Amino acid sequence: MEWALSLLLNHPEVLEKARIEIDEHVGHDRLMDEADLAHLPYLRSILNETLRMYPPAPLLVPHESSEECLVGGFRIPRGTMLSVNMWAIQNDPKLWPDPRKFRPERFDNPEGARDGFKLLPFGYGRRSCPGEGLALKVVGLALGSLIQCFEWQVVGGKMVDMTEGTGFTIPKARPLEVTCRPRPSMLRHLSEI
Ligand code: HEM
Repeated sequence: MEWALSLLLNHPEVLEKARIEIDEHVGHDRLMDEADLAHLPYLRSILNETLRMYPPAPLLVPHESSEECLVGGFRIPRGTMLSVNMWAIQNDPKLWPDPRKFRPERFDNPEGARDGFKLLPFGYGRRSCPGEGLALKVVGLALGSLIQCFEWQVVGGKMVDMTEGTGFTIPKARPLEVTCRPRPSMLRHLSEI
């Protein structure tokens, strides 16, 4: 959420496009709900692009080979601890043009399952994340509602500092500081919550 909001603040044209999509589909007469997510493809592309650039588990979780096997031509003995560098795959310039540029439009026409198996922030296979569906709904609904209901501004009008901190889950080096103001058109609904 923090990375997504930071990226949107540094790319006001993307934030505006997401707001227009929500306004056109949901309008101002109600708050968005879970059922709207299926009709908000641009919001989903923003989530995909954020999870591509800043995967919360950049090395997935360690796996162990239960049998000897070959991976990409390398012999892996039984019992080897394996880590998948998903950050490197999702930011590989051979797979993604200008990988450090925030461009949700790259997901306009996904290449089938998992975008050609280049986008795997939840891992893949039998030990992939069982919370994927829940996470995408919760984050989509939370981010979409924040866009629908509030106007966002960076404190001091500066660009958000996107430096990555250290740690297993790519935290931000400096926490995001923003001011938000309710959109006048949504005030009535917000006061009823
Ligand atoms: C944006 C949110 C989330 C991300 C990016 C994420 C990502 C991941 C990743 C990368 C793995 C390891 C997959 C692998 O190594 O192949 C994993 C495992 C797991 N996740 Fe998530 N996750 C998220 C949210 C959740 C939620 C909401 C739940 C539970 C409600 C959850 C429960 C689990 C569990 C139980 C595992 C271990 C599965 C196993 O080892 O069989 N995750 N997650």
